[in-house]
Amino acid sequence: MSLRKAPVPRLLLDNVSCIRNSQQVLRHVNVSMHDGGALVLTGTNGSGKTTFLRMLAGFSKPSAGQILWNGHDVTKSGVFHQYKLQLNWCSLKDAINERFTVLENIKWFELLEGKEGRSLPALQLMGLGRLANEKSRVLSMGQRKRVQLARLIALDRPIWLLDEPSVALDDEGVGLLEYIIAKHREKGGIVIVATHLPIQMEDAMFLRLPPRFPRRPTLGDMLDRGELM
Ligand SMILES: Nc1ncnc2c1ncn2[C@@H]1O[C@H](COP(=O)(O)OP(=O)(O)OP(=O)(O)O)[C@@H](O)[C@H]1O
Repeated sequence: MSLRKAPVPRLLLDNVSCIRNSQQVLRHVNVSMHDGGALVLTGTNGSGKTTFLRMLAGFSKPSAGQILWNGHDVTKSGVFHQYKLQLNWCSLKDAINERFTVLENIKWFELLEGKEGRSLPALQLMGLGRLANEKSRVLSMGQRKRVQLARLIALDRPIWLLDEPSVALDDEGVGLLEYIIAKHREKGGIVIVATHLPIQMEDAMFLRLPPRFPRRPTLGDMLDRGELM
C-alpha cells in the first residue's frame, strides 16, 4: 500500500480576516486552490471582493489568519518577492498609457518581464490586431478591457486576479475572456475572479461574501410584513 501525501495547495487562505479603515471587511475566509483551479467571488457592493483580491496581491495584509503560497506565508518578505512574480492583476483601472500605441502598452510590460514576441499575437487574439499601431487614446472602454486581457496572455503569469473582467465587454469579448481563462487553467494556471456578471468557468468554486451591513428594510419589506397597515 502506498501512502502518498496529499499535495500542498498552491494557494491557501487559512482563516483569513481583513480590516479596512478600522472596519472588519473579511471574516474567517478559508479557500484552498490547486493548479488549474478557479474561484469566483460574488457578493453585494462593498462586501469585500476587491479587498479580497487586493489582499491576495499583497496590497494589504490579513488582520488574522495566513495566505500561504506553496505552504509559505506570503507576507514574509523573502516569500513575497517570489510570490508577486506569479501574479497578474486585471482591475477596473486599466493602466493604459494614452501616449503609447496599443501594441506598446503591452510590449512595455512584456519587455519588463524579459519576454518578447507575445504581444501582437495576444492583441490579435483579442480582436485588436488592426489597432496595434494606433495611439491608445482612440480606444473605447471595451477595447481598453481587451488590451488588459491581451496583457494577461502576453505576460503569462500563473495566478490571475481579475476584478470585474467582463465589464464593458460585448458578448464576443466575454466569450474570448471565457476562452483565455479556460486555456490558462488547462496549462495549470489559477484564476480568481470577482464579478457581478456571469462568466462561464467549468468546475469553478464559488465564494459569496456576506453583505457588510444588513440591508435596511425597504417599503416593500414593511408592506409584506404588514408593518404599515
Ligand atoms: N481604500 C479604502 N480604504 C478604506 N476602506 C475601503 C477602501 N476601499 C474600500 N474600502 C471599504 O472596504 C469595503 C469593501 O470594499 P470592496 O471594494 O472590497 O467591495 P466590493 O465587494 O469589491 O464592492 P463592489 O461590488 O462595489 O465593487 C467597503 O465598505 C469599502 O468602503
